[in-house]
Amino acid sequence: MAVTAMCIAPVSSIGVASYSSSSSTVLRASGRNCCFASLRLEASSSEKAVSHAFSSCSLRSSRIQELSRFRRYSLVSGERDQRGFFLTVAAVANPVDVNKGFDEMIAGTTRKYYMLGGKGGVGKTSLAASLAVKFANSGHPTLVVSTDPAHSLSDSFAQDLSGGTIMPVDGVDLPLYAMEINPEQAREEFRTSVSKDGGTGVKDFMDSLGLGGWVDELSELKLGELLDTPPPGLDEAIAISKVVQFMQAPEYSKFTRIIFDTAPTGHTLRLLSLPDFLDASIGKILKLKKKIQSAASAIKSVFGQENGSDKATDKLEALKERMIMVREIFRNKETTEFVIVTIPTVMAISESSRLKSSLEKGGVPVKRLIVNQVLPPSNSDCKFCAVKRKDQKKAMDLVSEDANLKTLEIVQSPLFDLEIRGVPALKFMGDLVWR
Ligand SMILES: Nc1ncnc2c1ncn2[C@@H]1O[C@H](COP(=O)(O)OP(=O)(O)OP(=O)(O)O)[C@@H](O)[C@H]1O
Repeated sequence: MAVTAMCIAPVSSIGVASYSSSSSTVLRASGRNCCFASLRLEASSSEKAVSHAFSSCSLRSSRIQELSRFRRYSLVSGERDQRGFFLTVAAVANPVDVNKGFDEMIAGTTRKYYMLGGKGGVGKTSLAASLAVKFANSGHPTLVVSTDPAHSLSDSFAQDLSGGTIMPVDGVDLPLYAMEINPEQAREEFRTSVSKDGGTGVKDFMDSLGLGGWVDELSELKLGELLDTPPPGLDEAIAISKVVQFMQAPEYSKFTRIIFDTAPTGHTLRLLSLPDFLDASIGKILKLKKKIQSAASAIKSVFGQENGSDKATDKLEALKERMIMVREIFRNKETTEFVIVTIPTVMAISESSRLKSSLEKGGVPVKRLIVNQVLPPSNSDCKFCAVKRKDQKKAMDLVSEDANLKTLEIVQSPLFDLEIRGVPALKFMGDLVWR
């Protein structure tokens, strides 16, 4: 078959990184090679043609040896115009080089939870969205949820997901759903429902019974303060507990993979300590309420008064139970994995080390560290790139020396030359990272 091929410039419209022939590059990800290019084919887009075109266009002769390692080609996108086919192709190394980590992630149909967390701006959302696309492509009905108050899931999927409900991801024939929970709104809903049903009325109720002495004790319980000026992390805890509540409903039983795109590290750490804190606070409230109720029933038996509403207590009890469930989910090694996302800088890696240590103390299972935005190797580094690369290497060395991090599986994700937005780009990223 006569195939003429040439590498052409990046195609921003499809949002996938690509290289022109002069800068064609082999990307190394965690010792595994991969590369990708855009090509124009005059003939068919059969795998053979793509393979031939790819090999003839993208690598210099000194790289021919390496080229033989690129056996698996996948078409990231393709479209036809007057001049033929225009393709973006990804190639990865021999299957022997491929990390088997993802096989373990997709194994089984019992529900699994993945929480992606790390410092602000390191790529948590992009990686969470790409993992969701990858799971869905592997046949898992998948839900990706953002509980970060500063959402970017909508931007990542290039679709409005801000409704606070589960929405199918547009334009893909995949079992893939996404949801952005507005944590502040979730807290407000909870707060309103509790006070409407008599939550703040616990105090009024006591006053009405002439039990003002209890008020001082109540003021130490911190619940009012908790809802008025919530500690950072409470919003997210309520948001996650809301998702857990959803997930118990039969119509959501289909989801076998649920991914949480969480807020930056500080929030996550506080979130982990919240179930214990709330358990203690709510436990105290409930204990006090019981005492009041027994006092109230004594009064009632004398004066025949009606007792106050217990709905607020029930809501608190339900929140407490959900919090305990969230804590159990976080700590369950069989069903949950917290994936730390970082970038190759000393600051980010130091923070990841602290995060790993805190997660470990909290009993949260962690297996993988994704180092995102690693500069791909190049034959012709500019001065800036050479310095940057050296700097990144220093940070990577830190990972292998760090007692908290070196036991983790380290996965590198390359820095792309275009923004990763929309499903085709996320698929491309996911195929490179989650292997
Ligand atoms: N490997 C990458 N190559 C190039 N750009 C990237 C890569 N990973 C992420 N980005 C870009 O970096 C920006 C931040 O990414 P993202 O929103 O995924 O980070 P985040 O950790 O979720 O941020 P936040 O903490 O603000 O929620 C986005 O513009 C995203 O497209």
